[in-house]
Amino acid sequence: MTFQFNFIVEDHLGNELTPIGNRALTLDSSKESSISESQKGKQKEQNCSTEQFHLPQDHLLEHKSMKNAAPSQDTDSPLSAANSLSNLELHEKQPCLRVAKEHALPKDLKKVLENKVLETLPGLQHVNISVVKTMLLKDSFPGENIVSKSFSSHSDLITGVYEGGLKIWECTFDLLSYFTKDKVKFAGKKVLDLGCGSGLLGIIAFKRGAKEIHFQDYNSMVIDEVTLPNVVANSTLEDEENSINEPEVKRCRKSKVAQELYKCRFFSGEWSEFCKLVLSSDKLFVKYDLILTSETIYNPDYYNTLHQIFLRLLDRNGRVLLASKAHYFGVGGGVHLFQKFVEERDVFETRTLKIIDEGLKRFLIEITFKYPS
Ligand SMILES: C[S@@+](CC[C@H](N)C(=O)[O-])C[C@H]1O[C@@H](n2cnc3c(N)ncnc32)[C@H](O)[C@@H]1O
Repeated sequence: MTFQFNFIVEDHLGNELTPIGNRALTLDSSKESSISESQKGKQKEQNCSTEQFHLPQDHLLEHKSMKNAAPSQDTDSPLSAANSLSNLELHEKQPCLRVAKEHALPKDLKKVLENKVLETLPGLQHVNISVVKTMLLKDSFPGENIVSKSFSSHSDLITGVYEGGLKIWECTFDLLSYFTKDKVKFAGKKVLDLGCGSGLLGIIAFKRGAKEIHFQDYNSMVIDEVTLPNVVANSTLEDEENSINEPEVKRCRKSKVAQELYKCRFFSGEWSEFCKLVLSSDKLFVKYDLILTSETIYNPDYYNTLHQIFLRLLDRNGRVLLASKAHYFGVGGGVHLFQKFVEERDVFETRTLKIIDEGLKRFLIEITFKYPS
């Protein structure tokens, strides 16, 4: 089977991106890398290297002020040195910086599900993504043209443009089934579904009584057209609603649903920008008890930022549940490389929870602080 991952970093993405160059590569699963020499040369020229990527001075200052805005539990811990040093390293090798933003819940929740076709999984509903894509192609969604770009490049990943959120990836199902079998506790927890795409992991946390759930995806369009509708679809108690005729009871129930939904917050944007946003938007940012993340370690260029997210946003007694394929052919990332990366930094420890050895080998990994408080 041939996997093709085209990496195309576009240099004209409007004001949402810091320009960084352009790269394209096509790879085959039978080879680690099939980039031709000429492509390599071109890539070298066009890649977003540390030298090419000039950070404005105030960018670094922003990180400093962010630290002031959110005094965290680690200020006097052995990690603080790593933390402050990493401020300066946050964007090293970062392919691009899509500005982060928070997406407000629309007032009219019904509108979120307009033109959507719902499908059912055990205990869950989600929008049919093909229908979403077709609608978006027809309507030429303003801003992010990711559906047509993904079609024309025959790829589910376009580095720095589209990171794959318009699809439910296999490892999401592995984590979902782990949640059922191993009874992960969500009640009262603050949860982040990092790189959420469909948001099914966070939705389970929501349904199981998490105190607060944040959903993050690279692409704004994924949040608006897939994640948000999925959360709304899973929050209305359709059967009960239809069986109630009294308008007053219906109104009460609706406002209860809306109240529940305010436990959910939605963010789009590149990880370091997201990190900056959440830390600065909540003066007393409370760290996450649980970070759920599926199929987000395919690109080694993102490892530093991902590690930073865990370091800055995870509670010292919290844990990350990460699901991943063993190896992402062509892109180069995978479980062992990521575990090695994490272990070398000596802040977290990783534990393999489960290995799924059917088809492409997959792993469920738990990441916790080496020295919890
Ligand atoms: C392959 S998709 C997986 C989607 C979903 N978790 C699933 O399993 O179905 C990877 C996700 O990680 C997020 N992502 C990857 N790299 C990112 C980056 N550098 N900054 C922000 N988000 C990123 C994207 O939002 C994307 O939805």
